[in-house]
Amino acid sequence: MQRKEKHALFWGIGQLAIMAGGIVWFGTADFMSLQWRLYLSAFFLSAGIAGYWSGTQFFIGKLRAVHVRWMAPAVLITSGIFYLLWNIENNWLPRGSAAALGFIMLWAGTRLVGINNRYRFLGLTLMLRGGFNLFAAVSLSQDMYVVWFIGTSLLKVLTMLGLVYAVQDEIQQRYARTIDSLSHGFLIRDRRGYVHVANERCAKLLGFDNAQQLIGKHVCDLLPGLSREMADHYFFRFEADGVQYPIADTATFKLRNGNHLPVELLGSPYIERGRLYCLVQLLDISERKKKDDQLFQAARVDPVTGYSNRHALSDRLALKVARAAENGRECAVLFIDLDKFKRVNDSFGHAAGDELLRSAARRLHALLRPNDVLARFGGDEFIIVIPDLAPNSAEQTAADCAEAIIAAMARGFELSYHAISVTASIGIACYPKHGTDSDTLIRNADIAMYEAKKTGRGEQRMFTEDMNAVARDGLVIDGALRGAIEANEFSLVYQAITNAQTGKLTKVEALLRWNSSLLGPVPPDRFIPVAEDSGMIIELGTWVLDQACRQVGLWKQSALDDVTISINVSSWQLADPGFVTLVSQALIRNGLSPHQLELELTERVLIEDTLNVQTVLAQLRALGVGISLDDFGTGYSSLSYLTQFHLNTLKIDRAFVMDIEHSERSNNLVHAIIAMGHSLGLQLVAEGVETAGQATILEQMGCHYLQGYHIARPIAPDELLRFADSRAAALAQTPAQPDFVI
Ligand SMILES: Nc1nc2c(ncn2[C@@H]2O[C@H](COP(=O)(O)O[C@H]3[C@@H](O)[C@H](n4cnc5c(=O)[nH]c(N)nc54)O[C@@H]3COP(=O)(O)O)[C@@H](O)[C@H]2O)c(=O)[nH]1
Repeated sequence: MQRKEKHALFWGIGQLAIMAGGIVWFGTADFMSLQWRLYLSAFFLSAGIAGYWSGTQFFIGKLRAVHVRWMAPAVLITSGIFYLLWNIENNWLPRGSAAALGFIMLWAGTRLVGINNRYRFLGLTLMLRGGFNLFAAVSLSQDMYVVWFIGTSLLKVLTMLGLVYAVQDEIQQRYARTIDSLSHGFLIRDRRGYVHVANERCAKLLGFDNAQQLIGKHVCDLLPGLSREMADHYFFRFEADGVQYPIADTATFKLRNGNHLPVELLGSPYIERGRLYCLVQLLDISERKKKDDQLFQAARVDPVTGYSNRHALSDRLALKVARAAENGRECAVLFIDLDKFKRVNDSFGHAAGDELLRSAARRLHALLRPNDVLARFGGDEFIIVIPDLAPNSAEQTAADCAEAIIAAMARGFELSYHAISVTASIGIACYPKHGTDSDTLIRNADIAMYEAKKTGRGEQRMFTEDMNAVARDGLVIDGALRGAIEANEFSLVYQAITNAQTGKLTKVEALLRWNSSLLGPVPPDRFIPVAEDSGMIIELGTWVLDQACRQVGLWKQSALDDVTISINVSSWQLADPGFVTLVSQALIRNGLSPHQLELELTERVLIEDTLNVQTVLAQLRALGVGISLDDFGTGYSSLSYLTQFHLNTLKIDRAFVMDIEHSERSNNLVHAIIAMGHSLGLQLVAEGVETAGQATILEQMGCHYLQGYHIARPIAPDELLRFADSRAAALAQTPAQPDFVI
């Protein structure tokens, strides 16, 4: 038997003994009628049994078996005593039983007092009653029965109070133990916000030493950031109709120590004595929030560079724009594209590409102020946001920053196994001048970046409204270009290139024409850049190559039998890994010997990806195909290209040819180009020859070939054939001159 069970048992026996004593007394009392004595004795008996029952029930709810075991003998004993009292008319029994009871009560009382606070009062009343019983057994005479009765009844009331207190305390302790064992915080507050119950976990969560410190406090005193309105509003929801419980909220509380605690609150109504309270469970969600934050962050960080990604950028830019709007400030968006990054990936692999992106990002970041934002927007695109700029300063600040970026990129990159040089093209849009929301600013900076790319690599451009029109135009063209090949909207025209000395038609340049069913005739200057941007130029270029070679094949056995066809090739085509195979297949399919094909490249193609271009050009030259450098003099005009790449023809741009008769400078320049071409063993073609005077000067300067409206405009194949026939006939009548041989 456990200690508690023993106490319960003594309590029960004590109760029975007291009752028995009471019965004996009344059984022997002369001042009452027998009927009254029996009546009171029966009352005391039943009260004793009830006391025994409730006492044992309270102390040891589970002692059912024990008190049932003792119940029967107790009832039997009391009944026996009652029977004896009925018959025996002396008082040794009541005195003896009172004495025995007194000892038992004293003993039980001292035990109870020693257990804990809860039993102290009960124990004291028992000790008092034990003492009073002993006193009554020894010195109380029969005529003092009334004193005894009143005394013992009063003491009994005190015992009952002690019992009630112990019961309450036990219930409260049990309740407290239960809520303290909860793994989350728990509190009950009233309508006004005062805390009535709280558990230890709740105290710990809110930065208090123990739950007791919370009781009686207002929730706003527990949480410094919480206002009375917020606390009231929280409670009002429990008074509303049709609410689903528990009401779940998440909040971040500011604690007394200044820390912040993210919690989930589960609120339920709780009614006690007709009063509505609110029972709140607080779940610490710091860990969950940390994980959520980590996931959120991961979804907003670019895995390659570790800087913000596109999603994060939109939010951050929107925030910066909103702040700028609030404070009357400006901000700038720089759209940065690494020129020809794709080639790095294609030539050196994706690991090298990623390494380049990381290095470029670090270099960009090093140029920024603490509040500036750097994000990787897409493949090789970065965006920098410069916020909080003074009115009318955004454009200049952004332009300075762009210049610094271009210079930083120009330093070249030392990757693990390769040294790579890239340039950056930058488009700038500023708030509020070029857009008042993040999407517009990014789009306009992007448009400006495309314009920068068109100007040349490693350039910056500030957005202007007319760029928008161009971009819109580009979109329309882009849409119309799709399906245009299948719809047979393209055709080729051919422009004669003649030997400057003999006048013989030796070469023709194939030039693409597009008669769009939607837009009508669109000049190549407009649709070729769009096709390059969309990547469609590869398909289109393949079509041109095939079509032009087929045409030369058809000219066999005609005046154009051994003509060389010149085809314009875009940088995207050269980057295509299957390009060399495509060329050789086109030659074979159409029965052309390789020397009949010349590919025209611009200087820009050469500068963009030196290593890859060099390899492809070497393969083409090995095949026997000619390589011609178009528009020479307009771009970088680097002599190194002329030796580094496997070129065999230089085309002098019409910008110089145009002024050759009137401008000494142009004249000198063309002269120098021709002299240099000679020394390098290159064939020279003058473009845009429009007058006989120009033709004569060029011929005298030693230019090998002439192309331009003076000779022929770009014309359809049949027309060109007729032109070739008539020219051959005319030449047959003039004395024969040797064709140019290099
Ligand atoms: N990648 C490809 N580019 C192509 C292709 N076809 C054309 N193009 C390029 O488009 C640009 C414009 O070409 P186009 O409008 O056809 O103009 C050519 C000639 O018509 C023009 N030309 C020739 N002679 C004269 C002249 O005496 N005066 C004058 N004002 N213009 C003249 O020059 C253009 C040819 O230039 P080029 O290519 O530099 O030899 C142009 O850049 C084309 O390259 C294609 O299939 N693919």
